[in-house]
Amino acid sequence: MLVVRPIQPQDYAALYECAVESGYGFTSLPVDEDLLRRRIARAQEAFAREHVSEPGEEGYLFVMEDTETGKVVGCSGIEAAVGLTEAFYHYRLGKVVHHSKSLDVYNALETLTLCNDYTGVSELCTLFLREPFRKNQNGRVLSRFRMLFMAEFKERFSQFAIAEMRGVSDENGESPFWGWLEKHFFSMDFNQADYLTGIGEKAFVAELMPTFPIYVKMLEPQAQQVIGKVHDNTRPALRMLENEGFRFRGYVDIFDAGPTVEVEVANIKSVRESRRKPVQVGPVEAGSDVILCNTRVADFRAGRAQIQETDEHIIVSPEVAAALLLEEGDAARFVAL
Ligand SMILES: NC(=[NH2+])NCCC[C@H](N)C(=O)O
Repeated sequence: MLVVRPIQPQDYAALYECAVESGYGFTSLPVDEDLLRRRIARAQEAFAREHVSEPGEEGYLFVMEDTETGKVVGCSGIEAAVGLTEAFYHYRLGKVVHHSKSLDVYNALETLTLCNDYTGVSELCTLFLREPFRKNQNGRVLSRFRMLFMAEFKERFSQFAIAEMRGVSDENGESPFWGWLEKHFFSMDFNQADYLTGIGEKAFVAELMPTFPIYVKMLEPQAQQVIGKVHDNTRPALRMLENEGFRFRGYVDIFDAGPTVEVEVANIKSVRESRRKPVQVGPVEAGSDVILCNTRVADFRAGRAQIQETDEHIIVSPEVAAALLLEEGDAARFVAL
C-alpha cells in the first residue's frame, strides 16, 4: 500500500533523489543538501507543534511510502502562510486605459505590476511523484490528501490557498519570459535565479527586479505569449486543481510568468465533500474507493482505501487500519477518489 506520512530525517536520501529527478524549474526542490535538511527539520517542527491557533511559519512536508518496499515514491507539501518573514512576490496582470476624448484615441493596455498580494496565504507546494509511480491515480492521492489535512486542521491554515504552477520553459530550462528579464535586468540564467530563490536567497529579487509597472505590449512577443501559460508537464496538475475549485485571478510568477491559482479553503471541493466518521475494523464488502486519513498531526497517515460506509461508521480492513494507524472507534476523514 502507498501511505502518506510526515517526512522524517531518515528520508533525507530519498528527498535528495526526488530533488535530482525533479530537474530544472522545480523551484521548491533544489539540489542543495543544507536546504533539504532544513526543510525536513522545519516540517518536523510543524508536525510537532500541538496547539496552533493560526497559520505561521509551519512548512508541512509529507512523503508517500510504498509499505511493501519501504521506499519513498514522492513528496507533497503545504506552507501554512507564505511571505511572513521574507517578501513573497508575484506579478499582477492589470489594465490601464489611455484615453483622449479630444483626439479620439482610446488604448486599453495590459500591465504587469510587482506585488506581495498573497502574503499570509497558505500554499500547496513541492508535489513530486517518481516516474514509475505515475499511474493508478497515485498523483491525485498525493495532491488531494492535502485537502483532507486542511479540512481537518482548519485553524492551521489561512482562509485562502494558492498553488504556483510551473510556467513555460524548454528542455534546456530556457524560459521566454525570463529571457526578457535576463537581457534587461538580471544578467544570469533562469536556472541560477530559480535555484537562488529555491534556497531562500531572494535579496537579489528586491535589488534587481523591475519594480515599475511594465506594459505587456513592450515585452518581446515570445515573452508576451507565455504569460499565464503552464509547462506541458504541469497541465494535468492544473486541471486537477481547477476541478477542486482553484482559479486563475491574474497573478503570475515573476520569473517564468506561470499562473498562480487561488481558492478559498472552505470552498475546495474535497474539503467540502470530505466527511468524518468513527472507524470499525473488519472485512470490507462492496466497498467504495476513497482517500482516507486519520485525524492526528504528528502521526498523520493517509492513503487510498476501500471502505464500506454505514450511517454511523466506516468499516476498514485490518490492513488499512494498521497502515493508517487507525483503531476501532478512532475518527477518520475521507473523500471519494
Ligand atoms: N520561479 C521562481 N523561482 N520564481 C521566484 C519565486 C517566486 C515566489 N512567489 C517567491 O516569492 O518566493
